[in-house]
Amino acid sequence: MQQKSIDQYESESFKPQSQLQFFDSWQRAIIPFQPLDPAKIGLYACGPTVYDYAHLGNLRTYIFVDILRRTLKLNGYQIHHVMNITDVGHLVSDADSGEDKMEKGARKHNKSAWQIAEYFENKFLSDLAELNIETPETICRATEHIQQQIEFVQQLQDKGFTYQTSDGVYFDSSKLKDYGQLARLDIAGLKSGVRVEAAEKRSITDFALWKFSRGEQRQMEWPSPWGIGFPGWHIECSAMSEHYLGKQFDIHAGGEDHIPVHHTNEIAQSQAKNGHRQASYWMHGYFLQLDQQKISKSGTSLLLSELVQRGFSPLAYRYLVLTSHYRSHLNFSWQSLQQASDRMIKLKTKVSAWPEDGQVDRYFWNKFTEKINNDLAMPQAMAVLSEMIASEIADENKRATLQQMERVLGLDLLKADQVSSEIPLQVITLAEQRWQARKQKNWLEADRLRELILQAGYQMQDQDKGFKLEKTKLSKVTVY
Ligand SMILES: Nc1ncnc2c1ncn2[C@@H]1O[C@H](COP(=O)(O)OP(=O)(O)OP(=O)(O)O)[C@@H](O)[C@H]1O
Ligand SMILES: [Zn+2]
Repeated sequence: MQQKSIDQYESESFKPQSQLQFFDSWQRAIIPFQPLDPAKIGLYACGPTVYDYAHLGNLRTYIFVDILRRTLKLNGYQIHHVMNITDVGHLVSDADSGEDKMEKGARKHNKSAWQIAEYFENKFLSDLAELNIETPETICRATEHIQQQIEFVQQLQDKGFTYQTSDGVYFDSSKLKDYGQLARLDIAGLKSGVRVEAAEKRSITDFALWKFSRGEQRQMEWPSPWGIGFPGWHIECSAMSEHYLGKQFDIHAGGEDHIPVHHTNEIAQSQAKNGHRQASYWMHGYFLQLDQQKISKSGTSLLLSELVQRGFSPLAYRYLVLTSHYRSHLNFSWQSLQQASDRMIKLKTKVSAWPEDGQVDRYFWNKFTEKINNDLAMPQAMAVLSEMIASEIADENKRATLQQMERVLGLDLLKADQVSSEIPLQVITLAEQRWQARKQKNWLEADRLRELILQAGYQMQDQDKGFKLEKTKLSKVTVY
């Protein structure tokens, strides 16, 4: 018989008592999690399109997937988590028109599509590492699975689900009885009044499986049975999830914008080819917003590196995200980030004084895992954490309990490192104002603000795309 490791004993003795349950976007209800094979959970989460830096919104979705992954592990499951990298085929418009985002990004950055794919993928992976997001077991690039995608399209063609135009091979959505069920799409409503001219599509809900290069000079293109071109965006996820996880696996996750188009089309492809949806559960993280608008690469963007430049630890952002439920919108503000950062620093300072060798407090542990197992209710789980900290239990037991909670939180609360952000919000606001004044070439105002920042004990260093704030020796003065 195989010996169990200490880690296995440890995990088993802290397995949550409560039933794990999730909100499934297909059924639109919270339902108990029943794995296909308890020995190995298949989890597929759509990865980034690597044509630019990932913004805080994108990263919120990956923090949600990380909490999901850690919760599954906490419940004793082994997982195979697959994340794709979209490095070709995602067009600017989800309606199959416009340029390929990669080719557009290449022009913007004056590099080849292959170079920017590599560059932004690496940047993305380092953002994940800074946020303590665990690395999926498999990370797969669309450009390295062209053959699987071609074979998938071929099978769809053999089953009669495709048609060809001068522009590419399209999926015929009218052939599938419940097309659009995930999003509860009103197909008749969508069709009325819409002209589908650009791609000679027969219907607004049809979508590209393979696009032709059509004499254009493309950097990324491959031969196929239909002609030289490149795959449509949705086919990569159906093909790669099947390649790595099989025709049926447990959970498919992504951001809420994937419900009406990307996941709807992924489901259509797999259902047409295999006769069933590929995943049992469909989970979606809601948007991070700025001034009630979706943060997006093409519109208002905000990067992790900009937070770091302003003196915040990336984990302060993780903390902020954990104070919201993944199924509600989170509106970003510097003030809420500052509050999250202050709370985290306070907590870390407290924890650093607590002795080791305590016992996990079962009352708080059970309460915490009950919240997490109830559709990843992180705000309530964080409230249990605060309750535990404020409780009368011995400090060493608080430490031991927190250590267990950290398996899901991933906030490094027990790490005795320097948390970089103690910059007061007033100073950040002054710096923002000075940056704006400088952009408007209002030098007098910019100098006045610089002086105030200096008086507050900080100095501002201007950089290409933003600024850096550093403490000076005069750091005792406060700003009002
Ligand atoms: N504002 C947001 N908040 C949370 N998740 C988001 C947000 N914007 C995109 N996502 C999610 O981020 C993940 C990566 O998306 P991807 O890299 O394809 O973004 P994108 O569509 O190119 O970004 P954008 O829409 O900002 O141009 C997806 O799961 C997507 O749903
Ligand atoms: Zn996908």
